[in-house]
Amino acid sequence: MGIFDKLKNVFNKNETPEPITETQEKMDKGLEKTRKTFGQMMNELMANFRKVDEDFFEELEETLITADVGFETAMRITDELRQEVKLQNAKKPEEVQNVIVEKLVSIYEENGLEEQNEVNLQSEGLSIILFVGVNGVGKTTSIGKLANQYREEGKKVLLAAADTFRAGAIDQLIVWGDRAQVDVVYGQAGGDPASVVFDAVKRAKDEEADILLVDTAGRLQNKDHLMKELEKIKRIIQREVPDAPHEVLLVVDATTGQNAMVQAKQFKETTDVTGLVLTKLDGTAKGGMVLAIRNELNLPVKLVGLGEGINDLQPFNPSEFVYGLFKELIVAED
Ligand SMILES: Nc1nc2c(ncn2[C@@H]2O[C@H](COP(=O)(O)OP(=O)(O)OP(=O)(O)O)[C@@H](O)[C@H]2O)c(=O)[nH]1
Repeated sequence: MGIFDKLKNVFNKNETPEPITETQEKMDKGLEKTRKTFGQMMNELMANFRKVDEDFFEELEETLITADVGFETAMRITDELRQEVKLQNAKKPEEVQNVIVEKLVSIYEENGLEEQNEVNLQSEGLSIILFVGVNGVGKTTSIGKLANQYREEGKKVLLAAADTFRAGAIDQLIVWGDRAQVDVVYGQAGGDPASVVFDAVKRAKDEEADILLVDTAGRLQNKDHLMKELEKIKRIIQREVPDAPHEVLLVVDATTGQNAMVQAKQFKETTDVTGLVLTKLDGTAKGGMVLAIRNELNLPVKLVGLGEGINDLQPFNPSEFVYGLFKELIVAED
């Protein structure tokens, strides 16, 4: 069953809705700002038009762009919708509403991205995850939250403070290590990040840790330097664990909207990013950008930050996301 069918079931008055899980509730709450803005824009659009004509489609395209779904995505949705509306012979905006949601949702099911949502952990042996991203996006916080989750699941977790560029970054990771009750391997500020990673991998192997989370410095101003530093870190890791790193997660701040897109594009060119952590989704109305990331960068969002608390990092689940985003837009069918 596709996501849209599942959603339709939830909204169909004749069916008993499935109970909402705790994670769903969090996603739902975290998306409140986006939903309000997006829903309001859509409602205004629907109210302003009596019939579905070219003006309607142009206005819809603009509404989608304003909702940060990205230019290409907005164009594509509108084009596909024109065809679909013709096929279904829908004439009134209310009839088109569900078709719009259906189109938006179908983007998630493309390219098999839905299957890649989970963080890739080894079933046996050490899993190594590299975190990249510019300062201030919530990298350290996300590492701390994730470490806590894995520790609570009974895994042995170790952190590596390989962002040696700023002394503050090391201290901050140590604070999060304390909070999450996991050990942190660190060196001197200004020291060689690769040597911290070397020590951390060695210790993780010696202590038979399950997961090593590596915080790296993200200085996009100097792409060449960044690329070399990350390559060196990877080489060190692969000498000890040949199939690692198992993930390279790029952390971006959702509140920065299109700027986060630009960062994601640049990092994708610089290193083999395998997935995204989208932070501060709770603090923005720009949640629509998840669609832009998926459609335009072809990168799976693996984790989303929905608040500052230690339990506010969640796996990204497309149907929960869509439920949270569009629940007020979906018209229940009798
Ligand atoms: N509301 C909200 N705030 C968040 C979230 N994730 C992180 N933050 C806040 O964002 C701020 C920056 O987070 P940091 O973890 O310090 O950012 P960073 O990328 O590690 O920054 P550097 O250590 O400078 O590289 C902190 O105040 C966090 O509490 C989130 O999902 N929601």
